[in-house]
Amino acid sequence: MEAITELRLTVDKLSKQVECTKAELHSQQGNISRHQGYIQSLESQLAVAECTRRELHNVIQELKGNIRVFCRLRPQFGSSGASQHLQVAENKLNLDHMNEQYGFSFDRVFAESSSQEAIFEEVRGLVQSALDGFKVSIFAYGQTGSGKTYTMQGSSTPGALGLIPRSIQQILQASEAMKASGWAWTLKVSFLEVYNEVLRDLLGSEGSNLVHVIKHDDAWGTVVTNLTLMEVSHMEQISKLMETASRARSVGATDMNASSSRSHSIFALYLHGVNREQRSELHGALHLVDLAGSERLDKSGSTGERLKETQNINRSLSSLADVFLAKAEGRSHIPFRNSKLTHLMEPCLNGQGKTLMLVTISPEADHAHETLCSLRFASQVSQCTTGGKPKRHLRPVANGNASTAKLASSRSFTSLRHAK
Ligand SMILES: Nc1ncnc2c1ncn2[C@@H]1O[C@H](COP(=O)(O)OP(=O)(O)OP(=O)(O)O)[C@@H](O)[C@H]1O
Repeated sequence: MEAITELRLTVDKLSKQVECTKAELHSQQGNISRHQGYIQSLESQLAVAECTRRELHNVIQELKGNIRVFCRLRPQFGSSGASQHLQVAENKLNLDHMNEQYGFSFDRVFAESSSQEAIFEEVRGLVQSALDGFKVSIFAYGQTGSGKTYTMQGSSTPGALGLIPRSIQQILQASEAMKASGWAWTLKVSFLEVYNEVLRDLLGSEGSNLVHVIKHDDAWGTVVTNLTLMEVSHMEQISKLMETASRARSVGATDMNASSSRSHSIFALYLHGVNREQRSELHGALHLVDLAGSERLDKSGSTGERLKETQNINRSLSSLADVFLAKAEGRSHIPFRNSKLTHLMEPCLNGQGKTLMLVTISPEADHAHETLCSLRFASQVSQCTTGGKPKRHLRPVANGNASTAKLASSRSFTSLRHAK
């Protein structure tokens, strides 16, 4: 009997302990969910703060009139290891080359692991400002094979879309959303290349030998005569258009990269918005420029036609560098007319537009010298100002009628079905 009573007491004691532990567990679970809620709220505060930081940084840059510079390091082919001679920390990059150490800092430095989405997140605001009536340009500069085309165009693999399709997607969505406040948009696209100092329409009919002349225009910035313009309203049109352009793009082989792009390609999106209720009209433009590879003559192994191409590429890239140098030194004459590339991009670089230079670099140690040249160029660009405050092209609409500022003189395609 005594033993049973003792056992009962033990059971009671253990039951109480179980109850206590249950209560403790319940209270700890409550604490965990409170902490999880707290973490979530901290994470969303962090996201808002990051957004504000980005916006404020952009405002500061705009007030200073600076050209923004980002640097992106390509991953190593067939290796997951980090490169030994390049170290990325925050927005700084250190390069070891021939026993010397070189340090650079830019507005953003993207390490090998950075995704296409992360890059786009940083340029989203800039792209949006084309819808606010600004002339925006984004240049990709770097050695052959360093990732310019990947960054700009990317591929259709999930997550690998580049800046061009992501920008269009954002603009199409935002312009659709603006309909609710009375804005009606017309979006037109052109795609051209500068090859051996000659302009070529990448969306034009095959074999066309129309001559293209660069003209500057108050509403649009740059207008090129006889250029095909495609009106776009949905994403499927963009992929067709990119296919047409990539077929037409001049691609040659050099010793450095078997499918090296030997021309500068300029994808332009012209945005025309009219709001009859507000009696106003906007003209914005977005230029996404994939520059030809910046390799040196001696390393590219070029002869004959290839040598001529490389010389022309080097000439136009050095004209671009001269423009930035003249700006950095605050000279009154800026040599925009020394190459087709700088002539075309003048309205974006003359102080009224917003510019971003995206410098891509290769991680391989045997490209360290080219990497150093690219980083020096990027550093020079980051020190120069565009020389003015970006100008928004917003106009009142007289009697509710939009202006008829013309983009191209004769060939204006309104549907992709016309493209060949
Ligand atoms: N960030 C990246 N992640 C994964 N692959 C990349 C990345 N950057 C570049 N690549 C790959 O590296 C190769 C070379 O890149 P890409 O063609 O973009 O170089 P490029 O600088 O445009 O060269 P070129 O001057 O010859 O046009 C491609 O196969 C591309 O898919």
